[in-house]
Amino acid sequence: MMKKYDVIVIGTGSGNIILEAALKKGLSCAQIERAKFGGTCLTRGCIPTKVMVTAADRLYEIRDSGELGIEAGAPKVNWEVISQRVWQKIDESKDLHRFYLNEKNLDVYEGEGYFTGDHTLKVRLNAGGESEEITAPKIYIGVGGRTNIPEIEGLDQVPYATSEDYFGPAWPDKPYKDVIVIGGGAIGCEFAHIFRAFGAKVQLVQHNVRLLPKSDEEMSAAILNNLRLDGITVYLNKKTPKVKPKGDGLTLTIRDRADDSLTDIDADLLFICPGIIPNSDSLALKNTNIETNSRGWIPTNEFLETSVEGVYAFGDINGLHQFRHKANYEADILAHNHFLAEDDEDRRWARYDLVPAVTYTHPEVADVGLTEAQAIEAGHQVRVGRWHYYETAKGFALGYNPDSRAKAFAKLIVDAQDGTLLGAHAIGPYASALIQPYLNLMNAGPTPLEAINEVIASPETEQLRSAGLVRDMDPHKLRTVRETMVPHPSLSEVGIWPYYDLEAQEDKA
Ligand SMILES: Cc1cc2nc3c(=O)[nH]c(=O)nc-3n(C[C@H](O)[C@H](O)[C@H](O)COP(=O)(O)OP(=O)(O)OC[C@H]3O[C@@H](n4cnc5c(N)ncnc54)[C@H](O)[C@@H]3O)c2cc1C
Ligand SMILES: NC(=O)c1ccc[n+]([C@@H]2O[C@H](COP(=O)([O-])OP(=O)(O)OC[C@H]3O[C@@H](n4cnc5c(N)ncnc54)[C@H](O)[C@@H]3O)[C@@H](O)[C@H]2O)c1
Repeated sequence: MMKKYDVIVIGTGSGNIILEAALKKGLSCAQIERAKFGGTCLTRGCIPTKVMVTAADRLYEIRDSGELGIEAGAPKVNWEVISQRVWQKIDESKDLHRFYLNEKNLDVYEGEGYFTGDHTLKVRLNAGGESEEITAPKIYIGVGGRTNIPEIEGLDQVPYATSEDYFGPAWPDKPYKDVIVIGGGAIGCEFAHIFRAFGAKVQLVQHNVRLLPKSDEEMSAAILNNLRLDGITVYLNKKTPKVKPKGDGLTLTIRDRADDSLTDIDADLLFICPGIIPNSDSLALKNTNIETNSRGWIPTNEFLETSVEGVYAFGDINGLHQFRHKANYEADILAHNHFLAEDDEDRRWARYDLVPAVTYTHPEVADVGLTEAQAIEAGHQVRVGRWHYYETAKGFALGYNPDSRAKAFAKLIVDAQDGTLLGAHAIGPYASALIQPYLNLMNAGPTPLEAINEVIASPETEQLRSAGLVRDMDPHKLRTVRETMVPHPSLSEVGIWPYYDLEAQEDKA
């Protein structure tokens, strides 16, 4: 027996946006989730980390408030309150789960979905056994990724944690005291900040020659300076070949990638965040014609199509810019095109040249558009403008002055010939809010449809590609604001999200 639906959504992260649009249209839907409802962002990613980063930032603001004339004394960490606030957010997952169980037209499958054919799936149920076979003309894959545990000799003999088990079974009953963070990307830098602010000795080991290698080089140099100022020891350009137990803790051997020299460093625990791998291995894609690339990500085109017609992939699993706002943007495009758009002219397509990235360290690092090096590599003659926080009255008010050791500035990259904005970058308090106006501006204007992954194209997409479509992203229209990504979870959301209220008012009218 085969159960038929209009829509199947695998994964309850950004997939919920698609599901809700389909349900609103009265379609029959199946939802598949093997773990906590809400996906990575709510249950083990953006949200719990930002609850902690904000507390860590506040601690530093209090520590530094003497410079502003406020004597606050030494701040103390109340781990019980922090834990309660972190888990209050994670546990919203339970409300989400209940909400979906009560939805009409929706069957919730709790377990691991896998394909038995191009449009057929079964679910290995968490409660035991397997579901019947299910099918739908439209299947949406939003299964995300997980920590890529590196091969380090002896790792299985020492205490280590990942973000998944930290916000799970390994949640500590008090802050860490002594930790080595492996990986200097967004997760590594944010957790290093959190652990350090809450009192730990923190050593951060990064494989690359810089922290946040996808950021503008000046931002990487500035965050390195700022993390070191806060007392974090950072090792760059290092391999991590082996680790061994030492008492209750461990000794990690790091190898310099330039001169092969070896150094041993000790800690209580390793915190591992060297990037993520795709969850596509759970989907039995060998039973389908859905292609993956050499690393297991599922490539998609500008309409989020996969190599099988009627099967779409979005969010982390397509391997492009792994951020919640990018996943939401893609899910929004699918929801719009499949359940709201009235004709081809009204279709949206994905572009990836304006994906903002914000790392919520102390202070934030924010990037959008080309870095200076990328702009030069792309053949632009560039002009670069910089402005330091200390050069503004508010920057001074926040405590910055020309002698400040902490770096805080904004940087704009423009084409020297025609003044086109190419990139905007900032490091400093609320840096995410500083880049948002540039994001909106760069997102405005006529946007031609550009083919992404040319080989992936249903007949419908081929027809759309040949139509020479252009979207007019008028800088004066709310639609342009609506279709611009906003870094998640940044303060800019407060300014941009009133469009949800406007939409709700339109719905009611
Ligand atoms: C520590 C951390 C901090 C982060 N901070 C930020 C941040 O500040 N800002 C930001 O923009 N991004 C951040 N991210 C990244 C962000 O969380 C992801 O980009 C985003 O959640 C991806 O959403 P998604 O819908 O693609 O996948 P997910 O939210 O990962 O959802 C996928 C879901 O699919 C489920 N699943 C997987 N396989 C199967 C299967 N076979 N059957 C059924 N279910 C399955 C999983 O259980 C999961 O719930 C952070 C990530 C981490 C780890
Ligand atoms: N604020 C945010 O938006 C935010 C926060 C956290 C995570 N995320 C997303 O989650 C995903 C995962 O984050 P991430 O920081 O783990 O990945 P990442 O790929 O951004 O960074 C991982 C870093 O680890 C280094 N590395 C790899 N192997 C190593 C090893 N063996 N030893 C030492 N260093 C090693 C790499 O050089 C790389 O710079 C990213 O795609 C990121 O965009 C976003």
